[in-house]
Amino acid sequence: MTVIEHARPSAALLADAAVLSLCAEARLSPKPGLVDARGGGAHDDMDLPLMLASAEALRPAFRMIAQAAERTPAGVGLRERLGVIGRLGDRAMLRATGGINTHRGALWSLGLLVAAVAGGAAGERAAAGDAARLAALPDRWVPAGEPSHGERARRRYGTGGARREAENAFPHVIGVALPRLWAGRAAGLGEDSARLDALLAVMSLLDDTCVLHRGGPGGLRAVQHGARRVLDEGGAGTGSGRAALMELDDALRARRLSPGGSGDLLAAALFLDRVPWPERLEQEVLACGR
Ligand SMILES: CC(C)(COP(=O)(O)OP(=O)(O)OC[C@H]1O[C@@H](n2cnc3c(N)ncnc32)[C@H](O)[C@@H]1O)[C@@H](O)C(=O)NCCC(=O)NCCS
Ligand SMILES: Nc1ncnc2c1ncn2[C@@H]1O[C@H](COP(=O)(O)OP(=O)(O)OP(=O)(O)O)[C@@H](O)[C@H]1O
Repeated sequence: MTVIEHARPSAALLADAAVLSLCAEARLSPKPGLVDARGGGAHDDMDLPLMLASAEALRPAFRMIAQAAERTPAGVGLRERLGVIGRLGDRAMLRATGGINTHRGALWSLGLLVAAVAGGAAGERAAAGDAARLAALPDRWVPAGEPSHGERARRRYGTGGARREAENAFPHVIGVALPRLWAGRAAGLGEDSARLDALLAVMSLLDDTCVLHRGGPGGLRAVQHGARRVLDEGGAGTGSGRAALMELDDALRARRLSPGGSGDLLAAALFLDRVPWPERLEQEVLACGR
C-alpha cells in the first residue's frame, strides 16, 4: 500500500480553512432562525456582510492559535496561551461588528479544533479528542466578570453548553453533523441540501444555550421538534421538507429563537471536512490509480 508523507497543514492554511468554513456556514441558505444570505433571521442586529466581516476579523486569531499549537506541547501552557488568543480574537470580532457577538461560540469550537490539527492530530476523531483534552485543562487567566448568557442558562437548566460539547470531544460534530453530511452527499443530494440536513440533525438534538437563554425549555423543544419534523418530511432537498423548513424559519423568527450553537457546530464540521487528512489523501491517490 502506498504510504504518503503527511505534511501538516500550515498555520495560514488552517486559518484559511477556518474562515472559509465560517463564511460557508453564514452563506448557506435558507437556515431556520440563523443569519443567512436572506438576512438576519431571528437577529435584528446582524446580516450576512456583518458575519463575513466578523469571520475575516478572526483570521489572525486562528493563525496565532495554529502557530501556538505547532510550537507548544499540549498542556496547561498551551491552554492558557489559547485562552489569551481567544480573548484577543473575541475583542477583534467585537471591534469588527460594533460590539455584536457574531462568532463567540464559533471561535471557541473552531479554535480548539484548529489547535488540535496544528498540533498533529490526524483525522476528525483524533482532532476532536485532542481538542477535548485542551478544553478540559484549567486556564488561570479567565477574567472574573458578569456570568454570560450561557452561564446563566447552564445554572438554571443544568445543560453543558459549548464548554461541555468541547470537553466531550464534539459528539454533535463527529457523531451527527459529519455522518449526515457524508450520507447526504452519498445519496446524491446537492451540497447545500446535504449541509442543511446536517445542520437540522444537530438542531434536533443539541441543548443549545443560545436557544435556552432566549426561549427557555419550551423554545428548545420548538427548535428540536421543528428540525426533526423537517428531516422526517424528507429533509431540505425535498418539497415537503423544504415547506416544513420554511415554517420552522417563520416560527423561530417570530419567537426570536436563534440556534447559534448548531450554526457553530456546522461550521466546525465543514472545517474538519476541509482538512486534507493523510488517510483521505491516500484513498484519493489509490482511487486515482485504479
Ligand atoms: C466557552 C466559551 C464559549 C464561553 O462560554 P460561555 O458560557 O460564556 O458561552 P455561552 O454558553 O454563552 O455560549 C457561547 C456560544 O456557544 C454556542 N453554543 C451554545 N450551546 C452550545 C452547545 N451545546 N454546543 C456547542 N456550542 C454551543 C452558541 O453559539 C453560544 O452563543 C468561550 O467563549 C470561552 O471561554 N472563551 C475564552 C477564550 C478561550 O479559552 N479560548 C480557547 C479556545 S480558542
Ligand atoms: N449564522 C449564524 N447566525 C447567528 N448566529 C450564529 C450563526 N452561526 C453561528 N452563530 C453563533 O451564535 C452566537 C450568537 O448568539 P446570540 O445572538 O444568542 O448572542 P448573545 O450576545 O449571547 O445573545 P443576545 O443576542 O440574545 O444578547 C454566536 O456566538 C455565534 O457563534
